[in-house]
Amino acid sequence: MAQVILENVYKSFPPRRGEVVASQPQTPLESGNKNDTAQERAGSVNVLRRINLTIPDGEFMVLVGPSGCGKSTLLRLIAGLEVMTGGNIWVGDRLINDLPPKERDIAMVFQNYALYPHMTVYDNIAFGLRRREKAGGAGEAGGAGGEITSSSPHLPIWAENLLMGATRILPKGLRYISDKERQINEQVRSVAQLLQIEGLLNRLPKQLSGGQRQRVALGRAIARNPQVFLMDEPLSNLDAKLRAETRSQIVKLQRQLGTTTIYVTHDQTEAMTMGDRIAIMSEGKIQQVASPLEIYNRPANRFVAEFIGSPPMNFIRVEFHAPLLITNSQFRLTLPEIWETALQKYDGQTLILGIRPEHLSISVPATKNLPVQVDLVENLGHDSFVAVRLGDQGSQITDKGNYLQLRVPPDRLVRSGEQIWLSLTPDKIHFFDPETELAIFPKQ
Ligand SMILES: Nc1ncnc2c1ncn2[C@@H]1O[C@H](COP(=O)(O)OP(=O)(O)OP(=O)(O)O)[C@@H](O)[C@H]1O
Repeated sequence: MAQVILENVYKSFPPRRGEVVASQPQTPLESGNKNDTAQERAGSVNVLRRINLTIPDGEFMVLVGPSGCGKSTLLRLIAGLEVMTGGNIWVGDRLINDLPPKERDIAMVFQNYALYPHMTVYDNIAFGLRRREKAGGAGEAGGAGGEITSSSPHLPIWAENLLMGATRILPKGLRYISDKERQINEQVRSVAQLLQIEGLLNRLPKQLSGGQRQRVALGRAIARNPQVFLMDEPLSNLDAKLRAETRSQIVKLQRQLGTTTIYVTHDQTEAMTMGDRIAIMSEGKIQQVASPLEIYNRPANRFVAEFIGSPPMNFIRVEFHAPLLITNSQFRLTLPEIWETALQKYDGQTLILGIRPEHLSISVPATKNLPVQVDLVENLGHDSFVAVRLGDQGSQITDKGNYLQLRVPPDRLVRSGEQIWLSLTPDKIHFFDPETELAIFPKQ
């Protein structure tokens, strides 16, 4: 087990042949950094920009962000499957920048399982252990090292065994088992027991369901007892029910094993339910690192506020004239004193008010309530999602055509076309700067 430190990690890819890359804006920090290379200056695609992140020993860290934000690339850099353009990666007290995957003592689990199709479940799990023995006990990037590094063509099991002296040629039907092989056998069986796949050890991957395959892939990583697990969207190929089951199984296993884990997903439910902490990424940068609740309650900026939460947070442009908040419709809200102080320097200016759908409720007509018209009602059984339109047709005060979303209890019946009034739960309101989009209140 070990702490992982990412220090100014930078990655750029050269443009693909025939691809024209628009020059990407750089922050002053980026443009002045000594790690910039000729490649970056030549218009390469900057996929990761100065990532700094410390993952303490034993933590379950989730990297989450929209497609293309660089999550998998970051994981592959840690595994050693891509080369960094700049920066440092530490695992414990080892700087691993230049170590090949098999020497990093990291095991990676992939979305597509990456099992050897011609090997049984037993041999798939034992594979990394046998290779480690063969390599004289050095760490090995497990699932990652074996099948991804092209440097090691795979040998049939009997040849693997022969090479490491595990099996001697004996009269037909008899097999000599070395102490090492016996140890491997114990490890494979204990992992199989942990994952409840003992009954599957003699099957081939094609004889397994998706969920079973993913458990075998996990088993292969766990058996090696690495310092760090990397998991790249391991649940994406599973159906919703199996996904939820496997999700909690992975969390339990991680707690049991205490292995530092970095888990990539674009699914916010996975991020919120699995991570000790979440790092939210966008366009190659980390936007916020915090516990799931902290992220939900105190998003650092508008991107984070919108990315976490379903349906997403609503944003309304408001004028602030202390102590009043005014939208362009007939809505006026008198601010409690605590906000007045926090918003003091924005007096007379426009602000972005953020409110989550679950913090808007249907109320009675009143000037402090927001008049809206119901557009669409989606009943989910446990709640209904209701899309409403702000009454003011003349001006756009939300980015979504003056639409807002709210969640209401299923017994609160509303119909499309109906006029209703909304009240906002005052202590759940967020404010963002309209220029920088950073949170003004509440702050981190
Ligand atoms: N080998 C490569 N050459 C050039 N560009 C690449 C290469 N690998 C990834 N990229 C680009 O880097 C960006 C980040 O890709 P990455 O796979 O890390 O994103 P991601 O956040 O994991 O996305 P997803 O959730 O869709 O898997 C993308 O724009 C992708 O096109």
